[in-house]
Amino acid sequence: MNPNPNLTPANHPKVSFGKVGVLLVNLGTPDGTDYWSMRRYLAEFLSDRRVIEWSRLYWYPILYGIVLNKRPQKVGKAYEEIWNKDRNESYLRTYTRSQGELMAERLKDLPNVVVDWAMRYGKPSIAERIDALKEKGCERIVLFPLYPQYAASTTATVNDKAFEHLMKLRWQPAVRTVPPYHDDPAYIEALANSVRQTYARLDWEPEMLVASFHGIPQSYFKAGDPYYCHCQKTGRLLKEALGLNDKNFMVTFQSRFGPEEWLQPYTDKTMEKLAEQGIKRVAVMNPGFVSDCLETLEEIAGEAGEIFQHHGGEKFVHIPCLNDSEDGMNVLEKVVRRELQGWA
Ligand SMILES: C=CC1=C(C)c2cc3[nH]c(cc4nc(cc5[nH]c(cc1n2)c(C)c5CCC(=O)O)C(CCC(=O)O)=C4C)c(C)c3C=C
Ligand SMILES: [Fe+2]
Ligand SMILES: [Fe+2]
Repeated sequence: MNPNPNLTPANHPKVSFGKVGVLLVNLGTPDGTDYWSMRRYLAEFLSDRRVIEWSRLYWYPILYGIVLNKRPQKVGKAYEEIWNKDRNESYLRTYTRSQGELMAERLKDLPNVVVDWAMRYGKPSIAERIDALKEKGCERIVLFPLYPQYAASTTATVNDKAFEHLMKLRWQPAVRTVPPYHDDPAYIEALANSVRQTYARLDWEPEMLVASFHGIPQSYFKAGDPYYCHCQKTGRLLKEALGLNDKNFMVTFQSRFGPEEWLQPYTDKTMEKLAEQGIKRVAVMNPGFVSDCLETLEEIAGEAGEIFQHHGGEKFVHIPCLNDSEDGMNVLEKVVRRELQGWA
């Protein structure tokens, strides 16, 4: 029986269908470097329970009473140093957009695939882009959190946010979430190539290569987060691919926040230590970041280099992230094509 006799094939509302969406999602970024843009962004980021796991009763007074009064100014200044002035946005957004556009080009042989990109915090939001994909007829979506190593505070929160939006939809698309690819040979080879390419441009030879990953509190690791192990595996495979050993390669962790102990060794302390041990020439890379951003351009290319030189180091080079390079896109494309199997 037709539940609505007025609904005939001729006047059925237009429905788009038959497409598969690929949604690339990175962390996010403020809209500007001014106090209010920074505050809005940090408030959203630091209210996320996957990022700060402390009781809200304890955390919110600190967040709203201290952190959101002081940090927006301080971090806004840091963002200003690395802002993409041509597009008036951060490089994280510039590279993520470019990765989306290049991915669409690369998947042209799959005419039913639509590629889009979003940010976990700030704009464009995951909800907005899921709606846009649905509008274009995507009944299936490959949701790709752009993190090679899994962490609850990055990968899981992207997935949570997407499913939170799906909870509101009458007609949900089918969703596949992309697993971590920390040990994918294409990823390791692309990282190794990026090291070789940077070294080829230098007129000096680094004595030590430091692979610096974003840290997480040790308590998250003890609670079962595999992030530390994923970082260590990426590090080991990269060390082997480059023919290095424990005397000229190491894994460190950066960007600690708050009073807790984070994963160690810390990158900034390591810079001091290496210089004090008499190491004069160091290269640092950030294998866990798919795109250069505040944490790589300011904290590593800027600050870590200064710390090293301040303590007696002589030569320092930051190896760029894979960004939207040919090699970087090869990695993302390989992962996406694998996850599209049976769908596209
Ligand atoms: C407890 C706080 C934080 C955890 C845990 C955390 C994990 C984590 N973050 C990234 C990647 C990025 N973080 C970035 C910025 C950033 N991270 C935190 C805090 C935690 N991150 C803060 C407060 C900030 C903002 C800047 C600041 O106030 O210091 C960025 C850069 C974004 C940009 O626009 O450039 C990235 C990328 C990972 C991979 C990770 C856990 C594995
Ligand atoms: Fe972070
Ligand atoms: Fe930082």
